[in-house]
Amino acid sequence: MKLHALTDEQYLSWERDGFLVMENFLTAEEIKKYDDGLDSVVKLWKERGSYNSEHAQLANVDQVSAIIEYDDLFVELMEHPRMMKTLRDLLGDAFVMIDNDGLLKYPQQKAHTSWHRDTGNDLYVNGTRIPFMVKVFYFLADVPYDGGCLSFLPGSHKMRNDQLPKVGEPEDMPGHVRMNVKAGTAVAFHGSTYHSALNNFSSRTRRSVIYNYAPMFLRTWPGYEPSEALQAKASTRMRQMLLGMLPWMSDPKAFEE
Ligand SMILES: O=C(O)CCC(=O)C(=O)O
Ligand SMILES: [Fe+2]
Repeated sequence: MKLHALTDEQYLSWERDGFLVMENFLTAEEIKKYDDGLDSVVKLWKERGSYNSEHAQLANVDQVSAIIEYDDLFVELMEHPRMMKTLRDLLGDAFVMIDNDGLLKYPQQKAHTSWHRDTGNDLYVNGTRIPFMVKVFYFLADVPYDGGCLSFLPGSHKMRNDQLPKVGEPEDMPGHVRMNVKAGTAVAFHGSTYHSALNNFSSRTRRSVIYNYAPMFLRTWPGYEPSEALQAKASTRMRQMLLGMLPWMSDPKAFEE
């Protein structure tokens, strides 16, 4: 298989674990730009009444659903060139963005999810299993070990629903791996990977921006459909593809601009 961004080792660890941690993915300049942008967007979101899609209600966090509608900075991050090549390795030549959020998890807040997989659906194309979706987290500040980490059960994307352990507190999951990562780290995970947010016992706010990508025949989640204004401004094939505006099953040209 020809890889466009990942090393063989990264691809094998993705296959084995169902998630991939990419340290130093963003430069210091990018971290600052997007982190400042996140603060401005959250302020604007509050001024507009903290509206969220009814399909996007997480407890114990500030969740700006459809963050790309608030600031073009987050449209730009949606199509980060190296991440697009990475997703090409994970999803193939054509994919769409199906949801996107800014997420602030404040100190001393309970976990905002329990253990779950985002989808129980398996998808096969030409006999090969491909992810139903790949979710990407960008962490814009360091996340301490007890700072409400996104956590995974490695290899769980290959487990049946009835094999997935149930626990009381999210920290009790045997064998879980925490994303206590440095600012600038990007994490991608398979839609079937068992994951949870943990409790934030620390004094730090977890600051993340999330994009969910899926094969092009999936539709954008309700509440995340790109506005007409955003579509009208989408002049590149990459952006049109991500916003679900292109009919093609495969468009390698989108990666050439
Ligand atoms: O924010 C987290 O740590 C987990 C949220 C989650 O379950 C998700 O984005 O699918
Ligand atoms: Fe989830």
